[in-house]
Parts: sequence; C-alpha cells; structure tokens
Amino acid sequence: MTRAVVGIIGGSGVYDLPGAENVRRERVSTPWGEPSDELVFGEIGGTKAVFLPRHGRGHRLSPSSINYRANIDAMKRAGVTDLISVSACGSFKSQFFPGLFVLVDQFVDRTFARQSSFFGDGCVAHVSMAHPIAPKLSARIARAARDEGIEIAVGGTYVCMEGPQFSTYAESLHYKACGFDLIGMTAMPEAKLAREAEISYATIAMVTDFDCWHPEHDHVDVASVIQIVRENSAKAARLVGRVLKDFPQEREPCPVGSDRALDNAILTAPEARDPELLKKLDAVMSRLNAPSA
Ligand SMILES: CSC[C@H]1O[C@H](OP(=O)(O)O)[C@H](O)[C@@H]1O
Ligand SMILES: Nc1ncnc2[nH]cnc12
Repeated sequence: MTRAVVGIIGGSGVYDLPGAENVRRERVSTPWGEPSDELVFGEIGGTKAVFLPRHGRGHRLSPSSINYRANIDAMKRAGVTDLISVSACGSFKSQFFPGLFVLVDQFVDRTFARQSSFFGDGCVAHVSMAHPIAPKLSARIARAARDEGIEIAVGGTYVCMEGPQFSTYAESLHYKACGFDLIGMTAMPEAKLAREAEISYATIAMVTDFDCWHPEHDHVDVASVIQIVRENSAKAARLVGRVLKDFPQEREPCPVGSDRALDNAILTAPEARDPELLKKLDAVMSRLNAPSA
C-alpha cells in the first residue's frame, strides 16, 4: 500500500498552513535547485500534510522565477501523493465573482519562459495532459466544501499567462471570447510537472478580480487582490482542513492515471538513456525503479 500524503501549495497571500499539528520545517534539496521555501511538515486530522508557499514567505518570487521543478520534486521526495494548489485568479465570467472558490478542471498554457518538464534529451517522455486534474481529489474538495457550507463552483478553464504584468484589455477580451473562465500566472507548468512526477493534482482557484474586461472593473490591482485573499484565507484553511480530516490513509487509484502517468510515456531506449539525467530523475521515476514495479 502507498500511504496518502497531501501536499498543499499556497499561492499569493497564502504563506502558511493554519490548523496543522506536530509541525516541523525542513529545507529539502533537489537536483533541480532550491524549492521556493522550506517545506512545512505536519498533520491535520491524522493525515500527513506538506505545505509550501509557492512564492516563498514574504512573496519573494515572481511567477516566472519560481523553480516549479524543484517545488514538485521536493513534494515527491516528501512522499506527497496528492497535491492541492491554492491560487488567486482573475475571472472572465460574471458568475465567477471575487471571493468565490472554483474547482478548475482544465488549463490552457500560455507561458513561455519556464522549465516545463523533468524530461528531455537523454530521457524523452510524453505524458498525457488530456485530463490534468485528478477527479477523485477534486471530488473530495467539492464534498469538503459542501460539508463546511463553503460555496464552490465545480469546473472551469484556467489560462496561465507568463506575467508578471496583468493582461491588456485586448488580451482580456480575447481570453473571454475563447471561453476561458479564469486567469492566473502559476498553474503551469506546476500541473504538468505534478503529472510527470505521478502526483495527483487539483487547483482551488480563489477568484480575486474580473481582470480588465468588465465594464465596471477596468483594471486589476494587487492591493485589492490581496484584500480578497485575506478575507477568504480562513475559509480556504477550513476547506483544506476538512479535505485532510476526511482523507483516506491509502492512496486511491486515479481514474485519469495521475498515479501511473509514466507507464508507456518514456520513449528513450534504456540503453540510450543519459545516466546523469536518470540520477536527477530518481524521485520522479521512483515508482518505475521500485523492485515491485
Ligand atoms: C497577486 S496577483 C498576481 C499573482 O497572484 C497569483 O498567484 P498564485 O497563483 O500563486 O496565487 C497569480 O498567478 C500571480 O502570480
Ligand atoms: N487578473 C489576473 N491575471 C493574472 N493573474 C491573476 N491573479 C489574480 N488575478 C489575476
């Protein structure tokens, strides 16, 4: 059996994990460089939790300079099987108003200045991203929200822009016309890397603004975004706490294959693989390298 460990990556305004017990902080080194901060290990309701503030404490890191590979690799080394991402997002739909939580189910990646794979020359792999969100994890979050009386919309497409500037009016209208629901700067390549590392992934989007398409809200400003996050952070902590309290001890098989994404994904012949890259992939490929695999 694989013991379930829930990772939480906190976004803008979410720099700690209230409600955790037996807390200890540890700096975890990875072959991909330094994660955004120390990992916070703790327990909620008997479930092991590992927390990481995506931008680091004090919000030191910009979306483009976050080391997403180090963050996901560190989570993998910490034994994380299921990862909940909490993200501040702009909205393209009136029904997704500031303060509402949305369970994202699709992503569009418009980033261009980030390392987006653990794999590459010497070990080429292509994992499926058709269904980027782990449905059981997402359903657990929806159930926890219902049980806590927290309003949450289920389903939404999040477009990830490079940033750090917010969108122009024309871009905002374009994304809206494309039918996208939400916009942020960090879910990609995080979700792709989680999939490569065989970690189940789900995003709780906290709507903070209407970007700039809305006739009554003609621009985004960080102060209002952070105010919305502050007003909703206790609700987010309660939601995550409830998910953890009701979490099963054993990792559940994932219907979209998050837990076995590397099966049939690696193209490079074993004898043609680069030993240096394989060394760096020790955590990401740990299941494939385990004696029982
Ligand atoms: C503070 S507004 C822009 C900032 O907020 C979001 O961060 P996160 O996804 O980590 O909550 C957005 O992606 C930008 O990084
Ligand atoms: N409107 C917006 N665009 C990009 N990232 C965001 N994060 C919060 N609001 C955002």
